[in-house]
Amino acid sequence: MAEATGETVLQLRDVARSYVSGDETLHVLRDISFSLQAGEIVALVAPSGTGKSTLLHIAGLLDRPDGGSVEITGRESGRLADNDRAAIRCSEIGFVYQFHHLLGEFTARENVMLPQMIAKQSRRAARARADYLLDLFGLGHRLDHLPGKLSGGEQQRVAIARALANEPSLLLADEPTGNLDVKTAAVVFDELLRVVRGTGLGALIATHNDDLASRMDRVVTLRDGMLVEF
Ligand SMILES: Nc1ncnc2c1ncn2[C@@H]1O[C@H](COP(=O)(O)OP(=O)(O)OP(=O)(O)O)[C@@H](O)[C@H]1O
Repeated sequence: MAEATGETVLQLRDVARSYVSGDETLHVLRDISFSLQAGEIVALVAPSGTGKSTLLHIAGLLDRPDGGSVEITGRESGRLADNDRAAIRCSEIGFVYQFHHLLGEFTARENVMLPQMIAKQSRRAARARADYLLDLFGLGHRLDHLPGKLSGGEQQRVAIARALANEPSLLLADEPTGNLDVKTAAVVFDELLRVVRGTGLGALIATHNDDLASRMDRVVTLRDGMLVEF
């Protein structure tokens, strides 16, 4: 995991992405350059449909840009094969979505253990880290609960803990509290910021909520396919 030493955890250079449907080409991202350091938490605030999810998917190596480059902790990803990109995703990147996407037949603890098992951690180490992370989010008494038995806020806390399971250098979050009521969203968001600040990783968090955005270190927005400081 990157320490809070100013190491660049995400570097986008001249990233472009368009979608073709029928005769039309939609140039969503035209020329995105962006640098995120370890220990830095950046809000991505932009109107619906301007390309936030597209950008996060490219930064998270879930999608490839049409042009430009994506570096994760100094490693250029463009020429890597899919399995190498998947390995970087597994070890260096945590992703949180608006919806928790937890596996319903596994307990909270098992959901947080899963990425670690995929990363070939021992069962014992994975279990210890899952318990540690869930405890950080005040869920020490919910370890054996299935997601369906948890509240919306608790489910999202488990999803955040899962994203941090493999000690990533980079956290990407797409409206991580967007599905929660305003009060719960504020509480879960505070916990997210507290835990992320404690780890020293770099985070890029898309939100529609200006109040939540103002608690981060920097705010950037998308305008005409470009990323600009707010
Ligand atoms: N697979 C696709 N094929 C065609 N068009 C797409 C595709 N994915 C996204 N788009 C279009 O690209 C634009 C940007 O979409 P994206 O989901 O990145 O926006 P967003 O800023 O995350 O929106 P929201 O805040 O509503 O989630 C939208 O106009 C969308 O319709």
